[in-house]
Amino acid sequence: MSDADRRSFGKDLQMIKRGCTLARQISPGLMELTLVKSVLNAIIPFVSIYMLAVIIDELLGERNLKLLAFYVGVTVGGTFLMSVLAEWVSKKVSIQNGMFEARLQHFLNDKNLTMDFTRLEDPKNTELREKIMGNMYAAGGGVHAIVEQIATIVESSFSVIVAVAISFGALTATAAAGSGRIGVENSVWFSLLLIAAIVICIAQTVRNSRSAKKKEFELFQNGARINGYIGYYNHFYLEDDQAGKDVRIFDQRQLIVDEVLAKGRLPWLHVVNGTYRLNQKYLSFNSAISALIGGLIYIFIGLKALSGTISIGSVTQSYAAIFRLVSAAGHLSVSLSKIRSNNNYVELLYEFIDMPSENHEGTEIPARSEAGWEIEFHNVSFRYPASEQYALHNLSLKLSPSSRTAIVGMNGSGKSTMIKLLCRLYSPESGYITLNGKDITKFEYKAYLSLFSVVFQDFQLLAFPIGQNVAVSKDYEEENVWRSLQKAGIADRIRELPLGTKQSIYKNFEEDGVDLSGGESQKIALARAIYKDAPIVVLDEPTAALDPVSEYEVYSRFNEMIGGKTALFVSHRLSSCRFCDRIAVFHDGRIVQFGTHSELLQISNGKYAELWNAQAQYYTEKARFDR
Ligand SMILES: Nc1ncnc2c1ncn2[C@@H]1O[C@H](COP(=O)(O)OP(=O)(O)OP(=O)(O)O)[C@@H](O)[C@H]1O
Repeated sequence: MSDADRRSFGKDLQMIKRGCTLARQISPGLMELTLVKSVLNAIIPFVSIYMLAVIIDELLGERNLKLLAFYVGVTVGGTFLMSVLAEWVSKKVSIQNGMFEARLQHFLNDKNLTMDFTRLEDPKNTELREKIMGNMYAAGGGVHAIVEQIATIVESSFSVIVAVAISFGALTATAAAGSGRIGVENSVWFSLLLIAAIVICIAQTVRNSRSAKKKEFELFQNGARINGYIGYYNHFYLEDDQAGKDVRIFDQRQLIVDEVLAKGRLPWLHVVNGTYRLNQKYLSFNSAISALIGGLIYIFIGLKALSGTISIGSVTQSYAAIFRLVSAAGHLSVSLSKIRSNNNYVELLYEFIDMPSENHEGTEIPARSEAGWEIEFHNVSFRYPASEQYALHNLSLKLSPSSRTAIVGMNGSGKSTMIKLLCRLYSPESGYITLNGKDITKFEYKAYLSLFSVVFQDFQLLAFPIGQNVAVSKDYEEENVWRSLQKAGIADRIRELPLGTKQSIYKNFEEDGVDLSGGESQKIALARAIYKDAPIVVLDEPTAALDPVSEYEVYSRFNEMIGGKTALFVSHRLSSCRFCDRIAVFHDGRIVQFGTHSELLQISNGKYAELWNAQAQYYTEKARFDR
C-alpha cells in the first residue's frame, strides 16, 4: 500500500493546510495572486461563450442593431479588460514562481543552520534535502505543487459552476408540451446517460493519474542520490580547482567518467525514460477520453437541436459550456487526487523541517562574569554518530578562569572532538560540560557561542572582502580590523593590496579578488578570532600552515592576544605549548597526562616525553643532515 493510500483524508487535509501556510511563509503573496489568476482564467472564456449565443439569437430574431453593438462591445471589451488584468497578475505570479526555488533553498538553508551539527553530518539528511529540491524541479512535487493544484482546483471549480449555469438549460431542455416531439433525446434518461458516461470517463482519468503519480514518485526517490553523484563528480572534475590539481596529476579522469556513468548518467536515463513513458501513456489516454466525451456531447446537443428543443444560438453555447464543464470537472477531480498524492513529496519536506534542534533548547543568557570563565568537562564520553569507537572516554578536565591550557596528542586522539563538544557542535553521550558551574546546554545557543573566539583546524573564509571576513559583518570598524590583522601578522600583506581590506578574497565573484596562500588564509582566520574579542579563546592548530618566522611572531604576540582570557590551544608543535600554564596529553580519547611542560618532561616514560623526544630527535637529525 502506498503512503497516499495509507493516509486518512483528514491527515491529507492537515498536510495541505500546513503546505499552504509554508508556501505563504516562503513566498508571501504568491497564493493570493495565483488564486486571482485562477478566477480570472475561469471566467474569461465564458464571457464569449455566453455572449455568442446571445448575439446569434439576436441575429436570428429581432436583429436590433443597437443591442447587437452593445452585446459585441460587452464581449470584446469585457474579454479585453479581464485579459489585461489576467496578464498583469500572470506576470506577477511568474516572477514569484521563478523566485520560489531560490526562496525554498534559503528556507532550507536557514533550517540547516539551526539544525544540530550531528544531523547536518548525517548523509541521510543531505539526501533528504537533495530529494526535496530534486522533487521540486524534476517531478514538480512539493510545497509549490500545492499552490499549483489549489489554483487548478479553484479555476476548475469556478468553471464547473459557470458552465453548469450556462448549460443547465440545454441539459434539462425537453420539447415543449404539445410540440409533438417525444424523441429519446427529450427524455431525462438521455441526459442522465450522458452524465453517467462522463462520470465514468472522469473516474478513469483520476485512477490513471493516481497510478501515474505513484509510479513517478517511486521513480524519483532514487533521483536525489543520482543527482548527488553527478553533482559531486562534476564539482570535482570540472569546478573545484583544488581537486582539479589531483585530477590532473593522478590522471583520475577515466575513473571519474566511469563512476559518473555507472552511478549517475545511466540510472538517470532510467528515471527520465520511465517518466517519459508514464507521461506518454497518461496523455494518450486522456486525449482518447477527451475525444470520446466531445463526440458524446455533439451527439447529445445535435439531437436536441434537430428536434428543435434548443435554439440554434444555444448549440455552440451549450456545446462549449458542456465541453468546458466536462474538462473542468476532469481537471478538478485529477487535481484533487494529485494534491493528495503530492503529500508524498511534502512529507519529505516536513520530515526535514521538523527535525528537532536539541542544541537550541537552552534559554539562559550567560551572566557577565568579572571573575572570568571556568570550563569543566565532567566524565565526558562521546562517539560520533554511526561509529562504534569512542572518540572520547570519561574525559574530566578543568580550565580555570584566565588559564591557558594546551592539548597535545597523536593524530586521532580526540583533541578536535573535545573542542567540537565544547562548542556544542555535538553533545556528550554521557557526562556533561559546565561553564562557571552551569551545564552548557542550559545556555541559549547563540549567547553561549558569543563567548568563544575559535579558530578551527579546517576554518573557512568567504569569497567576500577581507574586512567583512574579519569582522563577520558588512559594517565594521576599520581601525579594529587593521589592529586584528596586525596581531595576526598579515597587516603588511593586506596593505599592499590595491583595495586593502575592501579587496575580496578569491576570484569567485571579483576579477581582482586575491588568492591567499594556506598560511595567509590561516592568519585571516586568526584575525577574525582576534576581532571577535570573546572572553574564551579556542585555537585548534592555529599556526599549522604558518612558516617558522610567522609562527614565532604569532606566539610572541600570544600574551597580548589572549590577555586575561581563558584559552584552550591545540598543537602538534610541542615547543609552542610552553607559553601555556598546563598541558593535557591526549591518547586514544583519554587524558593520559596533565601538568606543566617541565613537570611532564620529567616523566621520562610518559607520552609527553615520548612526543617531545620524537620531535626533538627529528630536529637534531635534521640539523645534522643540514650540516
Ligand atoms: N565527523 C566524524 N565522524 C566520525 N568519526 C570522526 C569524525 N571526526 C573525527 N572522527 C574520529 O574521531 C577520532 C578523534 O578525532 P579528532 O579529530 O578528535 O582527532 P585529533 O586528535 O584532533 O586528530 P588530529 O591531530 O589528526 O587533528 C578519530 O578516530 C577520528 O577518526
